[in-house]
Amino acid sequence: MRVLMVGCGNMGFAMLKAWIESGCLSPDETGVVEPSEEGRARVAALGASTFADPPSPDDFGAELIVLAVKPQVMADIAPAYRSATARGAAVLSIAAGLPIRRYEEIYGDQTPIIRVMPNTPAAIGEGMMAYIANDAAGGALIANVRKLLETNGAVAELEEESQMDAVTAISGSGPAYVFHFIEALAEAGEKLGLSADLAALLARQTALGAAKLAADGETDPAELRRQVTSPNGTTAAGLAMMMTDDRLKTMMAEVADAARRRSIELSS
Ligand SMILES: NC(=O)c1ccc[n+]([C@@H]2O[C@H](COP(=O)([O-])OP(=O)(O)OC[C@H]3O[C@@H](n4cnc5c(N)ncnc54)[C@H](OP(=O)(O)O)[C@@H]3O)[C@@H](O)[C@H]2O)c1
Ligand code: PRO
Repeated sequence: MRVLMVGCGNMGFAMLKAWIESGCLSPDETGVVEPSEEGRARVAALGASTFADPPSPDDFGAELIVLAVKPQVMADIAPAYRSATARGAAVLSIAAGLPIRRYEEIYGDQTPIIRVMPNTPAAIGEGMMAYIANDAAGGALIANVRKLLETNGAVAELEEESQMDAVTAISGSGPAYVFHFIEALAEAGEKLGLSADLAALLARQTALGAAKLAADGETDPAELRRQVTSPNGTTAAGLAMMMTDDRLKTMMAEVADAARRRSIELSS
């Protein structure tokens, strides 16, 4: 499948890197449209073709256009790829907020369109990729796109597009919440007198180990938490600060709701 990625910043590059490095996508079949010279250079290092401006369908012959620009500029950028979709290319969008009908307004509802919400651990094959397709997207296309997404991590098909705002709030934005938790744990360590380096190491490794223990889903995170918590011990003292009056749960519900509301705003 000849793939043309439009915009290759933080998220697009994270996905593309795994597609090419896994061998799932040949660099010969891959093109990237990216205005930034630095952005083009790192794509060229993967062996893919790069363009500062949209190539004509005759020049590249894309079968899949991956739209990976910011939602706020999508309406200005996406129409340049109408000639490619008119010649049969499908569209995969990673943009937050924008619903499939927006792309159908640009390309027509006979164009196969898949919307995916990725996250940045996609770069190392540990992402969460949740997608939904329009009626024009056939089984063969979806299977090929799933093969690419599987190189990025776990893949889930949504039941309906209305789930996408909540998915964006949880797994799309989620890595940032976890990174901030790591920052906060390290800063707390410094406040207790540890050096910055040691506190950062303790916080990073603890997050990694805990995530790996929770990753297979076999043991409930609540049970894993109980296994750390000796009666009347240190963890119980710490957790009381998080759990009394559902302090952390209340905050996380507010965090997720703010992100979901922003996703909805971006759609209009
Ligand atoms: N970052 C995430 O964790 C994440 C997660 C899920 C979904 N998303 C979605 O992914 C999309 C990209 O986000 P991002 O964080 O990767 O943003 P980003 O790092 O800013 O990447 C967007 C890229 O598009 C380039 N661009 C601008 N105008 C262009 C044009 N006319 N043609 C081609 N490329 C153009 C930008 O170049 P310049 O910088 O030179 O303008 C930039 O390199 C967004 O829609 C976002 O909602 C992001
Ligand atoms: N990054 C994008 C944003 O912050 C979408 C989910 C993660 O809007």
